[in-house]
Amino acid sequence: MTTAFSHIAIVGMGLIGGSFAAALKEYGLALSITGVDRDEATLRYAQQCGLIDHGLTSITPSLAGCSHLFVATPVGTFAQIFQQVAHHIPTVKVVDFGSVKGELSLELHQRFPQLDYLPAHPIAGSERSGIHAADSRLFMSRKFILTPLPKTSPDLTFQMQEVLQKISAHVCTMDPVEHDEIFGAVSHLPHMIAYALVDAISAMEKTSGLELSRYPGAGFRDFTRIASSDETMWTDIALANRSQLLNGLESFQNSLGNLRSAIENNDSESLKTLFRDARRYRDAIVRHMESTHA
Ligand SMILES: NC(=O)c1ccc[n+]([C@@H]2O[C@H](COP(=O)([O-])OP(=O)(O)OC[C@H]3O[C@@H](n4cnc5c(N)ncnc54)[C@H](O)[C@@H]3O)[C@@H](O)[C@H]2O)c1
Ligand SMILES: O=C(O)C(=O)C[C@]1(C(=O)O)C=C[C@@H](O)C=C1
Repeated sequence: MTTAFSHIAIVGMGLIGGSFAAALKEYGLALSITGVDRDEATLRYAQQCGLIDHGLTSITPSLAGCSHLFVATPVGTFAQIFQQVAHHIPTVKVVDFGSVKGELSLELHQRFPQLDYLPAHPIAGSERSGIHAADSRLFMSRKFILTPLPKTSPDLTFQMQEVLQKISAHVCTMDPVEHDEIFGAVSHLPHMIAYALVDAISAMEKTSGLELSRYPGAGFRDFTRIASSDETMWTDIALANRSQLLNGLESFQNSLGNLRSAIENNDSESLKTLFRDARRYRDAIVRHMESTHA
């Protein structure tokens, strides 16, 4: 079995699709890459930079020579894309890079049983989007989750593991439902809170008449960086991982309620305990991330 790809296609040549193409090119892991994107300027730029060899604005039978197709569009587009793949190129192996797995990937697996399909999720990215943000080193030392399904061929999982290791990603395998519980808490919830915080400050600026937006320092910038992320991507994630996010929001509301009561009651002991415990938990997480270069 060979571990490098011959002819592959990537649907969605933005931050993630473009970075994957760039990594495959840099490490010499694909003979030819066809980029599929609805945006012609994106395809032109990707071809000029040498990230892809061919560009297409839709999935057509001309992709029949591809062994693998990687899906890196917002998760709300997956059902339609899988339908086109199943119709035009049913023998291609499909890997998606969406931020939600769980119910979404199980539904795709059931709806399109003819496809050899592996759900995957790079825990790497940024608030930037589009092909101009693509970076061949994006996945280096980052976790890359694989959630194989009952009919995913062991060969496909094995081949992805090998390729991801070659681009220096740290591969972890887990159950797709567990994936959504975990990333609903540690990735999707923080994004919702960052958006909500900025929305609250914007509303406070309007009602107070104070120019709040002129005065933030590094604390605001650090906390809210992820609120500059793409709205289509995050709308799709919020709805595709709805039940886990609703659990997370409830838990966050409880913590906020505890904080609020402590402030209302001038309860310095409770405040100090909450801040100290949160600081210790956060510091331990960051120490672990730094020790694994994640
Ligand atoms: N941005 C991150 O930090 C991050 C990290 C891990 C996974 N992901 C996941 O990766 C996927 C892509 O995210 P991104 O940040 O690269 O987005 P992006 O906005 O940078 O790129 C998406 C690309 O897909 C194209 N596109 C959109 N709909 C299409 C369609 N129906 N057909 C063809 N092309 C289409 C767009 O033109 C764009 O070029 C999403 O599913 C996201 O959840 C993102
Ligand atoms: O670094 C960022 O800006 C990110 O939001 C990346 C991040 C995350 O860590 O939450 C966001 C969504 C992805 O699915 C994976 C990674």
